[in-house]
Amino acid sequence: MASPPLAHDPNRIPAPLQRAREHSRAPSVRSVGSTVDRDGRVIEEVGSPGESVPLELLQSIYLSPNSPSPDTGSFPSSSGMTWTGTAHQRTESFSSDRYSPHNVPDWPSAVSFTSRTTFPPVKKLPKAQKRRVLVTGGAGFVGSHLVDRLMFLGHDVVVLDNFFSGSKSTLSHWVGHPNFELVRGDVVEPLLIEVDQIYHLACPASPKAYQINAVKTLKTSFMGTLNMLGLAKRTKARFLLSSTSEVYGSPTVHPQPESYWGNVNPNGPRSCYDEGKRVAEALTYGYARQDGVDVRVARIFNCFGPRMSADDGRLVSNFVVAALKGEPLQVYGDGEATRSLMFVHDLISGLIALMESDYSEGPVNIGSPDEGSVLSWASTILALVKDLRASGSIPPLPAGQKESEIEFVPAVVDDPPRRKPDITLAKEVLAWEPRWTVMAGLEETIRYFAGQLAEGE
Ligand SMILES: O=c1ccn([C@@H]2O[C@H](COP(=O)(O)OP(=O)(O)O[C@H]3OC[C@@H](O)[C@H](O)[C@H]3O)[C@@H](O)[C@H]2O)c(=O)[nH]1
Repeated sequence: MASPPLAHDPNRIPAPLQRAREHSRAPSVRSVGSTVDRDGRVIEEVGSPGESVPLELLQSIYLSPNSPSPDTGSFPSSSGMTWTGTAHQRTESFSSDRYSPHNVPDWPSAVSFTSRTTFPPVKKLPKAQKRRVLVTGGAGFVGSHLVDRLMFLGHDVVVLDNFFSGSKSTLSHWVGHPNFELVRGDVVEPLLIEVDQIYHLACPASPKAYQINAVKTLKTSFMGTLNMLGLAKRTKARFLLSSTSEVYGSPTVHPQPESYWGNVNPNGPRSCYDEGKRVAEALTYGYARQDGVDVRVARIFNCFGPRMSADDGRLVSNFVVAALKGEPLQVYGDGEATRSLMFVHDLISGLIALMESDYSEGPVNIGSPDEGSVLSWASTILALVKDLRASGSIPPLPAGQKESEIEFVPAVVDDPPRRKPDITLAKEVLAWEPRWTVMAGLEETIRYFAGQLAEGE
């Protein structure tokens, strides 16, 4: 009798990888600067027309976070947009050599930081088009990418973050820029500022993080949303809530349209997040109906990309980091649960499109239809990391270290067995759909984490 597999064969090319390879066969997604989209077109810009930003600019920040281009000492500029170039600069008053770790022999693991002397170029907007935008949770994984995009587009951005799951290093490249302000604070306290738009993202999103302090997660979802809606009401700002596919719980309808009311356990370990976001949605539409607040609600499905923290706990970061370190990829349960993975640049384009759209009637799913089992994603990531190593795009495994294997560990409680968004509404009302293949997004993410690990992060 065949026993259940304990380790998955990493040499077998899994179906999603096969499909993605067939899809974007021609130019290799591995050659830097030639990332191709689902239609085989090279991705040079991200975002909708009029709101787009060169990919190279975004990459210059997250793929080499502490320095401008090593060749030129400056940031890439774009031919298609009016950038202020190096208009905003600050200078260093000391040489970083003085602080080189070599000069402190007693501190073998010392690290010296160099602050930027040049800010990334941002678009110059006429005053009438320049918005004052508040991003709560702007130092988090998704928030920081949204801030980058809004900054590049030329807006004034205020970030409110308590750094529970966010990190100052995700935004250090903007600190000191005249269009940017970073406020350490918690959304559970009221904030008195003047703004035109509020992207309300603040809340830990990884199951590992949001379960650490369930009551705090609920408080953040309820009181944080209440406070930010109060701010929107007072300032007449447009308000966007980042909700989640978790409002559908363990869905009995597949794929999930916005009209599905969900199947959530109200008192399980995930309920602090699921019910927190459900009450946040209820509050949002309460303020819209009662007080005329102009609201948008995005239901975000599984998203991944650079700047997830290595210990974030979610599928992609866990599997990528394990594969890079040669450690086992731990699959919870039998690995048959499905998830549909969306790359972060697509999410940001969707959030901005929703904020700018006239559609305020109800929530909009922002997610990718690329559904695969957890086990198949683990195999895909393992195979891709191997491929990238073989091509020299990322460092090889240290000599003598074995490739990772897949390991099955006990299932987690209330893990939704399947998830896939119905994105008909987003296509109709936002003209939005994901552009990135999962493979291209995974490659970008693997390159990011390989860089982080090489820097000892
Ligand atoms: O190391 C891991 C991590 C995750 N998994 C599995 O992979 C699947 C995805 O897990 P994740 O932790 O990435 O995310 P989940 O889908 O459970 O929750 C997510 O849903 C949508 C978003 O709003 C949030 O980002 C998050 O709550 C689950 O079935 C999980 O059990 C593993 O098998 N191993």
